[in-house]
Amino acid sequence: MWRGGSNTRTCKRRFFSSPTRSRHHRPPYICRLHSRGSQHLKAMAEVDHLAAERATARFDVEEMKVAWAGSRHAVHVADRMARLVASDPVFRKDNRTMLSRKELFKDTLRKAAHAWKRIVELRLTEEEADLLRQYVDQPGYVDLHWGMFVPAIKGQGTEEQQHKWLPLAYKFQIIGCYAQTELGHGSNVQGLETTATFDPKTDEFVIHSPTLTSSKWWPGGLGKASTHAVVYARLITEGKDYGIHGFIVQLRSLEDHSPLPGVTLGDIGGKFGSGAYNSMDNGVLRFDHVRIPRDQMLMRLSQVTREGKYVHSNVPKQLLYGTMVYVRQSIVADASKALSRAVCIAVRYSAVRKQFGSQDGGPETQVLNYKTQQSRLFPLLASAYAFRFVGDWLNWLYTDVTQKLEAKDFSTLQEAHACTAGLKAVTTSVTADAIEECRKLCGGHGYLNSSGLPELFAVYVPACTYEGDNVVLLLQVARILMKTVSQLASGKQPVGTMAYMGKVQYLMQCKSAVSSAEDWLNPDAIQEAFEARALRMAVNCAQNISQAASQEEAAGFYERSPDLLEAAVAHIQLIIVTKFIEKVHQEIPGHGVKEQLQALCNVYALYILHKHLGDFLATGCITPRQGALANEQLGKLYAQVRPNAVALVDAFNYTDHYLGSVLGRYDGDVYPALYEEAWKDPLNETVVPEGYHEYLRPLIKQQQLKLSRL
Ligand SMILES: CCCCCCCCCCCCCCCCC/C=C/C(=O)SCCNC(=O)CCNC(=O)[C@H](O)C(C)(C)COP(=O)(O)OP(=O)(O)OC[C@H]1O[C@@H](n2cnc3c(N)ncnc32)[C@H](O)[C@@H]1OP(=O)(O)O
Ligand SMILES: Cc1cc2nc3c(=O)[nH]c(=O)nc-3n(C[C@H](O)[C@H](O)[C@H](O)COP(=O)(O)OP(=O)(O)OC[C@H]3O[C@@H](n4cnc5c(N)ncnc54)[C@H](O)[C@@H]3O)c2cc1C
Repeated sequence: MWRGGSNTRTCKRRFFSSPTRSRHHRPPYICRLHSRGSQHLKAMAEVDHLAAERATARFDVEEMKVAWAGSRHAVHVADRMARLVASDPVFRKDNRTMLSRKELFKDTLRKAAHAWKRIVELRLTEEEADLLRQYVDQPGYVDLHWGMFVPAIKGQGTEEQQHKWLPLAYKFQIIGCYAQTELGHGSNVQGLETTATFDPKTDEFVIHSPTLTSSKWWPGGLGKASTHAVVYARLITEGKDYGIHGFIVQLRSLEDHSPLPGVTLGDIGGKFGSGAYNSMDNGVLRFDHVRIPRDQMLMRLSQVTREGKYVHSNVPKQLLYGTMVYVRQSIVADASKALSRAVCIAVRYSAVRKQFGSQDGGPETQVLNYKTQQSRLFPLLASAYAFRFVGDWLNWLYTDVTQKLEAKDFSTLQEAHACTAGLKAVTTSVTADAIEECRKLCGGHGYLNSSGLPELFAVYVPACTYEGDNVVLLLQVARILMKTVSQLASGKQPVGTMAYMGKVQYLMQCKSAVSSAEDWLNPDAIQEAFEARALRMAVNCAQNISQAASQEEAAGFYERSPDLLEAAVAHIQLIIVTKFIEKVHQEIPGHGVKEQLQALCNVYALYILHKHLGDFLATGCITPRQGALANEQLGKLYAQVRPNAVALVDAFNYTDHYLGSVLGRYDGDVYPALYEEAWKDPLNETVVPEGYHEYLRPLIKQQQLKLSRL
């Protein structure tokens, strides 16, 4: 084994003591490997440090890949696209955190153009193209073009408008973004200030930014790339303000990309972390009486006639928010991807990393064997699977609601809003915290950029804010919960994910029958405890709001909003647990696959129960003894997961390129990779750093002079 400490130390000492090394030298350790020839390197690379871990798996990993991806076809396509990206040097990303903002942005443009070239050359399907974009793994204008601009036109444009604009967008003859948020308002969409005033004389809308705070601020792709935007503005016609509507506005020339007259725009500046979301040109945009033809108002939901008359179709006005609902739904699926990446890195590295416990010169303990490591890591592993399955279900719900809307059935609109908003909020908050936890689980090395975790965190954390601040979204869920509770008295039966509230008589007084740790493996026991907790928290909030008799309901809601947030979280966690339980009830092929998913489902549910024990106890759903039994069972489940942990992350089927982490490498050969990576840092291009002669040498010499005078 290479890890003979003394060799490494010798090399290091020799290296650092030589002030005259040339630029772009290789470190001695690497030289030593090279001098032994590529054969040796190859042999090293083929060592699978995780082979022993993989051998202990008690299930068929290939079949688990199918369960994770959703189908054999999905595994196959994802595999092909991941390899296509990983093998293409243009998609290299290991140097990303070292690029300047300008270099990073240009690199993003290059990757997007190259991706499009490959999509066209290889005649990729929409499914393949989307996967390719995901594996390129660099936020850029294409995300907003495909993810929001196109869906906004599809959802809010008339057939003629779709016919005119979509072919241009599909062929990238125009590039679009979604310009809603302003400097002064993001969460409060109804508070936006940009105006679109109809001028019947010319049959045009005049788009204008009347105040500084009305400047569009944040839209991705707006800063430098987009030629067009769907702009949300207050529609004013016949002297009346009809509120927020969408308009297609050209921003830049299609000839030379310069801003059109009356349009001021640019990038809003650097963002959190190195690399990360800085590849995106989030932008600022102001309009000075910019005129657009009337038919560039998105007119599917409401129209302005030639005479300037406002006509609203007989549909709920919230359909205007449809693009946000669509993206929130896709963000839940993305959460399981980000979380599974972090967990994959932390599990593999925890199996490689050893600390303490060596006896009689034997091997030290793998940190994955520490119970504390398991109790921090395995719930995150279980959450990745939980989010994956609830994401699949949410995608089904979204498709179902969309079909109903097409048939003018709006009955499930509220359910779609509550589920997308609530699941987006809970899954992104958990994922952001979990990535940071995985960094800590990897000890010091997790803090290095080469671990991939700092950039993953920095790129992911704004998901808690964009597409709706998570607190604002959870309060939307809470409002719907309160509405549902208030309707129970009138005998109205709740439906969909709120249906359990119809069992109010039973759930308000039931007592859990759990009397042993194993009883917590019964899905009915889990389901009942989660339903009772969620319902009781919601009812308590409703009672507290109505008991504040002197207050208006809105004021009571405001007073109780911290409790309402917790009630909303409890409701959403119930949905996640329920969908996981439903998943493991299905037929799942493959040796041991169902058993593993069953274990992970129990880990997820009992971990939430343990973490929120206060809720379960305060609402009287379980006793302290039952809480302790749940924790006892959780410990047993961790022991069950332990031999399968590495195989469970292998089932995500991520390439080393996509993971982008020296700690998460498939072969577990972490130390040479860490060592080699360090030398690539631009700071190591010279042995004596720039600035030595200016700042270090004079300082040292000055001190030496002072000492010599003493
Ligand atoms: C090569 C190509 C390959 C293909 C690639 C494909 C790419 C796909 C990739 C996708 C990747 C996407 C990348 C994502 C990047 C992120 C970019 C970020 C973008 C943004 O952030 S856009 C801006 C987002 N902004 C927000 O989310 C704002 C949040 N605020 C709101 O949503 C609202 O203001 C509000 C909901 C908080 C409040 O609204 P309002 O004031 O109107 O109303 P009320 O609270 O009074 O509610 C009134 C009633 O309306 C109901 N309601 C509210 N919202 C909805 C909704 N969305 N749907 C249905 N119903 C809704 C309420 O429940 C109320 O009902 P009630 O019955 O009257 O009580
Ligand atoms: C990386 C990134 C990309 C983005 N991309 C786009 C884009 O492409 N297009 C676009 O239009 N927008 C985009 N946005 C904007 C984004 O949608 C908004 O920032 C987001 O909706 C939050 O709104 P805000 O900034 O106004 O937050 P604020 O509402 O100002 O939030 C500030 C604080 O106030 C709290 N708060 C606000 N309202 C309430 C309330 N009613 N009750 C209790 N607490 C409250 C929040 O919880 C938060 O803690 C992007 C943002 C980011 C960070």
